[in-house]
Amino acid sequence: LALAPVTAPPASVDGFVREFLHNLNFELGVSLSASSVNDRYLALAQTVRDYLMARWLDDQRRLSEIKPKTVCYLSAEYLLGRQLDNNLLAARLTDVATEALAACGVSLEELREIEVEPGLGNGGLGRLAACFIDSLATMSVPSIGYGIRYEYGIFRQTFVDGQQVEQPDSWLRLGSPWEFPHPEAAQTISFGGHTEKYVDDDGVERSRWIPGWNVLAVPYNYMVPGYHNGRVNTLRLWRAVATSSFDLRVFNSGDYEEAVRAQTYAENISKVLYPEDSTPQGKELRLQQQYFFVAASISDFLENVLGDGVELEKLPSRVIFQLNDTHPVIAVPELMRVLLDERRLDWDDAWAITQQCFAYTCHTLLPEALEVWSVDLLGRLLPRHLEIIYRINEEFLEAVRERFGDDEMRIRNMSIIGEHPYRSVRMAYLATVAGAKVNGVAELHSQLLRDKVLPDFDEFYPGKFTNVTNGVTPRRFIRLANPDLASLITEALGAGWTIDLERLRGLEAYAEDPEFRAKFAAVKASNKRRLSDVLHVRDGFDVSEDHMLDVMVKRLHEYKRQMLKVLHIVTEYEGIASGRVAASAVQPRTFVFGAKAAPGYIMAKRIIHLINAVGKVVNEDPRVEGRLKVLFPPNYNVTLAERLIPAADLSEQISLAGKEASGTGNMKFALNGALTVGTDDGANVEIRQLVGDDNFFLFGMTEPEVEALWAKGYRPADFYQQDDDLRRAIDLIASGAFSDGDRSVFEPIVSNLLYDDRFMVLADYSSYIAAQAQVDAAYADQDAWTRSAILNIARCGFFSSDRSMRDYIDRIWHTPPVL
Ligand SMILES: CCc1ccc([C@H](C)CC(=O)N[C@@H]2O[C@H](CO)[C@@H](O)[C@H](O)[C@H]2O)cc1
Repeated sequence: LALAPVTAPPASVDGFVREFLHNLNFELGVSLSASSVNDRYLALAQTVRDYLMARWLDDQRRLSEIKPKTVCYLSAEYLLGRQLDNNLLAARLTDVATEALAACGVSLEELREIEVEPGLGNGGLGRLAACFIDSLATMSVPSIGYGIRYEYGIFRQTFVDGQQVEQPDSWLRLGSPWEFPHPEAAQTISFGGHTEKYVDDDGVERSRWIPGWNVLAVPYNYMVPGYHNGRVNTLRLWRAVATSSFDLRVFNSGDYEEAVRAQTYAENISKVLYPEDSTPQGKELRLQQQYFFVAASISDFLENVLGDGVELEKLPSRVIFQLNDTHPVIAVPELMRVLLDERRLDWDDAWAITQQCFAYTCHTLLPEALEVWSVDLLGRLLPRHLEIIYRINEEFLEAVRERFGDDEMRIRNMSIIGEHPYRSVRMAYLATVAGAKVNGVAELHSQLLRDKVLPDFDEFYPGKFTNVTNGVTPRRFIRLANPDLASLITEALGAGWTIDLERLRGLEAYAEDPEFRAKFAAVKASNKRRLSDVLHVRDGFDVSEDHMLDVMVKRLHEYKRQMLKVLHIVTEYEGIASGRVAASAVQPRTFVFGAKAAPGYIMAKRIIHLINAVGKVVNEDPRVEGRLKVLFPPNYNVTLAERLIPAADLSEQISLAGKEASGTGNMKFALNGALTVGTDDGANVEIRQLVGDDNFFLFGMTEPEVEALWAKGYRPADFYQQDDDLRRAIDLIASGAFSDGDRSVFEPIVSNLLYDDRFMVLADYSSYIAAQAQVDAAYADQDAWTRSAILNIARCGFFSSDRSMRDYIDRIWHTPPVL
């Protein structure tokens, strides 16, 4: 029976109506009149899926025939954001869907708002992975994103008396229409047990793993549609399911809990995302999660993509496993285990293959963020892998000795096995030894990796270290988040910029055109009104159109220095409250914060409390006459970012130089016409180089100056003594002015600033305040500000994640698009 190829339903309004009603009636089993909003949303999602399905199946068929080299992106996090709009855009269905639904008396807007975003990530690293897979699909690069289908994503943040309270993120509660479970492709993942030596039938002495327990990894496929190229790549997220769901014998013995204990224990593996984004807790469950998804992914690729009959020596020509930070690095000894123990290769062949199949991206500069696993825990959970890591390290140190002689200090510094404070495996070192390439995520970051974080390795492996500056997808963060700006750009430049962002350069000429400037200013103003409508419904906040919108949205971390922003606000407020500054002389500003703190990060949670406390006093103080406003909408996520960023005038990128690996919010703001006040840190450096000093408010120490001050001995209290504004601001916080006179509430923050201040907030204060005065002056000339905003957009095409993918392909992957 020659089966007709799968074809998409007719992309007409009638065709869409028919498909939608079919799904509502036959898939969801409700009539339109009886349907709930969620029913209609699920039916809509299924309908959009149907239009993308044909190309997805066709791609899978074509790729399985062509067998191209494939990028396997291994990431413990994917911060995907809402899917509906992006899939409608990719399938060119937005207008048809709007009309078809209207014909059914349904508003697309209403359904859009009910979608719960999959919060399967913490922040920058997770969102970057989502931007990257979007670009790979849009550029027709064969690739699979592998990760974990957490049942609970990043916690939902609420504020109680200004303090963060975490709520579980039950994102699957109302159904998850964009996923396709494939229990038939489940992989069995083993843990625990022991290893034993044996002699195989060729008389070769080998080691084998006798696991203690195992769990099933069930894959859920998600569509990753390319933009207007008819392509759909796959994101494969693994869910943990107990091999034996239920021990009837134990149950019949009446020990009901025991009967299901194995099940719950096993299924805990993919239960929840770890909400830390800098300090690993070293929890066993975290390591179980990491091994679980990488082992499932490697077996899945070898079995279902590579297939049988391929010489393993050819593996490097068929796949590159990109390690998204250290979280998936256990994949290295896992591939070795498969090649040695299952495919019976000898060590040298297995290692030669493995070294060509991996590449490692580092996303941090904070020493405490580099993961280490104790050999006790690793040996207990993954005894065979520890054996293999020891052997890798042995051979590596042998090579180091050959090169540098018996330099014990260097040997100890470079060993994958660290001795202090306890014997542990340094995952970043393992990734560097095994990876064909190691890259940082911005020029400055990659340089610091080579000079400061891994200098011995840079010396030992010439040419291994490279850089790929981060990027963001223009589909979600311009086309979808800022449709008015998108149509203004298309009107001026044509539509090609959405997949060729460097074309934005063409806007430079328009920056000189008063008419275009007026149109741009109108877009910014309407985005502010739209944001105000959203925040009014969401949190009861209103945004005043005549206020400069000064936005700082990112995870709460001391190195990102939300405290510097707080000191600026308190300085402005103190000036008015003390009567030294007339409120009327102050440039009206609304300060918007968005930030989640890792639940165990006490100082970060205190800073959130302080921001809300300062906001309450400033917003309610009549002397301020509404010139200053502080808004802190809770639960900052991708969806809120899409509303906030297009409305922003000023982007706060104020981390201490040498601490932010790159930043990606900085790119999104610049591409939406916000000006940046920032330090020379991460990708800020490259943004400033491209937009020009006149269009960037630079302040603060450079990384070498930070190092020099640290080396000289940093005494924050000196800055407090010498700077009146700073002293008055800190004294006001210390006085209890923002805590009903109770000095104890924020005392820990004040004393930390005065006697510790690891991220030199006080040292950069005066330079920051000076920069903010420049911002006020610049904003007074709206036309010049608008010109500068347009130049920021025009000169930031480089920060497309498509360009990042081209760099990865040229420098690391060598996986050309398959058109
Ligand atoms: C184990 C705990 C943990 C979890 C996540 C992380 C991530 C690496 C933290 C992160 O998201 N880093 C951010 O990555 C972005 C994408 O490259 C960069 O733009 C940010 O500068 C960097 O902080 C470190 C440690």
